[in-house]
Amino acid sequence: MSGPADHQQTDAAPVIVVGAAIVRDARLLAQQRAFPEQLAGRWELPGGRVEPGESDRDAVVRECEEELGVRVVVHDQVGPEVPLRHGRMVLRIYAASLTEPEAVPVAREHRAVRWVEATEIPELDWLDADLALVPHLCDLLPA
Ligand SMILES: Nc1nc2c([nH]c(=O)n2[C@H]2C[C@H](O)[C@@H](COP(=O)(O)OP(=O)(O)OP(=O)(O)O)O2)c(=O)[nH]1
Repeated sequence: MSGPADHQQTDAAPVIVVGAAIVRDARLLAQQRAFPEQLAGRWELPGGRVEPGESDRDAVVRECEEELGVRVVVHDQVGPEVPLRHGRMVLRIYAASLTEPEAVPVAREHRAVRWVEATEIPELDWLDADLALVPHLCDLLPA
């Protein structure tokens, strides 16, 4: 059986949010949210919701173009998938690199972007869900 209900969100099909762990020169790109008000000032990885019919990797590429104005190559998933909003959404992070290594990511929708070293990653005020991923993000970079 198929029908319009197939496209609606159900408990069995959480919305997928993807994030990009972009690494260059032993640094990770983090970005600081500008909105909504309760999240403004906190740090996250570039990304967003996977659209219907879109692969995780295609969503990572699209979001990096929209948010940062750069093209990325997407690599392996980093760390575990993290539940958001009581399991109605899940966050998956993928390692990524810039297609053009000298490209300059620009904060189009965020307050700031910043390249951080391994020792700085735990010091940022990450979104709650990202805290579980911090050790895995550190592992991407040389100590
Ligand atoms: N992009 C991103 N979103 C994250 C991270 N950690 C985390 O909890 N989230 C949450 C915040 C939001 O509830 C949701 C994605 O929001 P978003 O605003 O980035 O995604 P989007 O552009 O597709 O959203 P929208 O405009 O359709 O509302 O995932 C992260 O590291 N990166």
